[in-house]
Amino acid sequence: MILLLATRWDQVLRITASSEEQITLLKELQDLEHLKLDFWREPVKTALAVDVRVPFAGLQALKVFLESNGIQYRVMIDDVQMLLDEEKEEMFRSHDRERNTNNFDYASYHTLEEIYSWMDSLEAEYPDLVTKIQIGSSFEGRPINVLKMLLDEEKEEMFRSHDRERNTNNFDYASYHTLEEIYSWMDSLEAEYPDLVTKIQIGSSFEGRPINVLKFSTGGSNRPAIWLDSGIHAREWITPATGIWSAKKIASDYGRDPSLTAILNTMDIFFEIVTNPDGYYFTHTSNRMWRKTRSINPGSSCVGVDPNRNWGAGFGGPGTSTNPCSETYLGSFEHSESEVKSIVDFILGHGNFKAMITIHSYSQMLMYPYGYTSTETPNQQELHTLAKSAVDALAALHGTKYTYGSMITTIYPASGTTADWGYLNGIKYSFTFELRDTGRYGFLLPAEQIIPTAQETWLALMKIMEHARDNPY
Ligand SMILES: CC(C)C[C@H](C(=O)O)[C@H](C)S
Ligand SMILES: [Zn+2]
Repeated sequence: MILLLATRWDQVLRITASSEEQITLLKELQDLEHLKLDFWREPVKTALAVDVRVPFAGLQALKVFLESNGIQYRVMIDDVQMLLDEEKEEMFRSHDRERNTNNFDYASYHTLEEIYSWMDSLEAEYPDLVTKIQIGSSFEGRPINVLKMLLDEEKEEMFRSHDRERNTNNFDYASYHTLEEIYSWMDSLEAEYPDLVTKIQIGSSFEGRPINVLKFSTGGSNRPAIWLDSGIHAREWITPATGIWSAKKIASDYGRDPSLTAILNTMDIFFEIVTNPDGYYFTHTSNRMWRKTRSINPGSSCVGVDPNRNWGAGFGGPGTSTNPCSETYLGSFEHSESEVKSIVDFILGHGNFKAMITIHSYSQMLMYPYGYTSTETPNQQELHTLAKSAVDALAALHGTKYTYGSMITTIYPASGTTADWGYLNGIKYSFTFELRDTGRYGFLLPAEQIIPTAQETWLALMKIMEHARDNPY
């Protein structure tokens, strides 16, 4: 008798429907709340695989249901908990790595070993100021260490700037970070690049958190501008991680990369890295798979609105749900969410945006309007050609393949989206990115893929920004 060792944890199944009937069956499953199915990719069309996280308790029943209806599936992630544990451990390790003399507990007494290792950290962090010298050995043979500190006027200044610089130069871009770490990193970036970076608060989230936007500007007033946002869907952690890396890239490459310098000498860039701060905080503290905002829906026990269905752009059209418990709940009216309204007011108030790029994950797609209708945009050909050159540039680095096209044809109908709103409000270079991967890890993309993802995405972002720079309108 073979003892089937059932895994004790949730699994993610990739389901491939082969007919409209099977799609309908899967949609009916979506409405069975008690199954607690978490659709990472909802059932829309046979061409698009359905990814669903299934609680252990319902696994067998669901597999029997699929098999008895001849619906193909495979196990994409066989132990979600293991990936969640690995993600947490990696964040703690990163914290340890970051533990340097900045995080040392100066309010406690320390052992000889802790003090000697602290000396090594101090020397490593201030290489041109601090040297550890052993001037002898104690009776029991321990090193007698002396710290040699060369401090004079300009070294004092270097010491201070070094201190400031340490944060965004030593920040661990290869790890996921909490909202608090990201917000303090923003302050460091602003402090380190005072002539280029300004942090602007454009509003507050439902729970009262600041909605911060980084402005990159070399002068002028109300220059033509580029909007970038990431993290509008809370569980898509790779997107703010990519946003952080990209923002540092903009700041450090200005004056070094001729093409970026040319962009910033004529345009401003506005980057909202955590576009849904309440949801992002919630993924760190409560439910890693949270997508929506955290606003309260009157009359419902279900929380949150899908911020990528809440825009005044075909509001209430296909690909939205009026059920507050749905992941694509559109909200009670357009721009009901302060996280959306703040951007609407900011962009309309500014009045001179020329490109709008919103960054999601996962599936590796670059999409342009429309999502709410199959009508083609007036400059469809231009957008298609630009999307192709962007994904080709992206693929050239690590071989990552993207599909591209309009939202409605490339993935599924979706109304009330950021990109459609931008386009309908005159921003004709409007795109939606879906970063790595295509489903092996989904939203739980391992941290070691953060840098490669950010590097390749940057090449595509530059293509779009260069096009906006070279085609003023
Ligand atoms: C424009 C839509 C289809 C993008 C998609 C969504 O919001 O569902 C994200 C990639 S999660
Ligand atoms: Zn998304």
